[in-house]
Amino acid sequence: MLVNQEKIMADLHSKAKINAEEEIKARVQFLKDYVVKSGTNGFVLGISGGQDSTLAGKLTQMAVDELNEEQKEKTYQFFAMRLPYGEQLDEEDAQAALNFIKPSNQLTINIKPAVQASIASFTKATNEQMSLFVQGNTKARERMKAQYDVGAHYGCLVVGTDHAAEAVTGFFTKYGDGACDIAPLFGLTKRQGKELLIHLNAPEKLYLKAPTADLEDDKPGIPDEVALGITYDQLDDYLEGKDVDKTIATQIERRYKMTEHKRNQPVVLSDSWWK
Ligand SMILES: Nc1ncnc2c1ncn2[C@@H]1O[C@H](COP(=O)(O)OP(=O)(O)OC[C@H]2O[C@@H]([n+]3cccc(C(=O)O)c3)[C@H](O)[C@@H]2O)[C@@H](O)[C@H]1O
Ligand SMILES: Nc1ncnc2c1ncn2[C@@H]1O[C@H](COP(=O)(O)OP(=O)(O)OP(=O)(O)O)[C@@H](O)[C@H]1O
Ligand SMILES: [Mg+2]
Repeated sequence: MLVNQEKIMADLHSKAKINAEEEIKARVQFLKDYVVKSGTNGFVLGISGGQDSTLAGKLTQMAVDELNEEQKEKTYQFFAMRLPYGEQLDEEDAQAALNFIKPSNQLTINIKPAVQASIASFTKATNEQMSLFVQGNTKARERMKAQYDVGAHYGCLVVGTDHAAEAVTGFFTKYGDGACDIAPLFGLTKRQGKELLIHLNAPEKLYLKAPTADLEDDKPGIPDEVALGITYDQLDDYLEGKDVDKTIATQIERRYKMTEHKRNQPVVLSDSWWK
């Protein structure tokens, strides 16, 4: 598979420039149209206190509020979920995000007991220790499971926070935070997401803080940029069609190719994207 900046931009639907107001309107309308068409009752999303879930959560609540104002046949709901692993270091930010979003419903599930039970079962079965890296992905998959439990119970769709700057490097857990029913941020770069939050008057600290997956026990709050070895500015420049250093472009394209399987359905006999 040959890739270059133009092809990646086309695959991920990233744009050189956006109009924040138009993007917000279109993405809220998309959430409204899809939930109505699906016949479901609303949405579920984990709110971490980071930039992406603050933005996706706000757009989701805006969609629910508009639908409930426009029609009275049913009341659509948004279940904003806190999913800490024990105690969360930046819990204050998560509360600030909830305060900004003002979701119609809030639920908390501490994922630590379930994650620890999984790790203990793994060790019992294999006699091996699960690495802290794999444990991190287990946390993300446990969060996915908790959101699908709530979604299935209340007849709601699970919202995802994937966007172009995350998709391009495959920096998400396959079937963890990568799993969802609807992804309203698709196509945006990280700085464009920031632009939308500024337009929505979000608290500054929620979009100025360093993005983190915060999954590995031995690296609490490690910035994504350190884990990746590429900055969001570099990823965003590439995705917005700007000139980037050749070494960086090659690095991005290598990661893009390596993680192609994460942006596709499970590979089947008739597929050719992997050849
Ligand atoms: N070529 C291939 N074709 C089909 N499937 C392939 C494959 N290679 C691996 N796989 C499968 O994929 C699995 C590996 O994928 P995966 O489990 O995702 O694991 P992996 O990609 O190794 O790790 C996930 C990365 O995303 C980061 N992350 C996760 C969650 C959230 C965030 C965030 O920014 O918030 C970041 C995390 O820190 C880590 O660096 C393998 O175990 C295997 O099952
Ligand atoms: N502690 C948590 N509580 C609830 N949801 C979480 C938690 N950690 C991660 N998630 C979910 O997993 C998604 C992926 O995490 P990710 O770190 O990419 O996004 P973020 O934390 O919202 O933003 P940022 O990239 O700026 O840190 C989040 O958007 C959120 O839906
Ligand atoms: Mg985060």
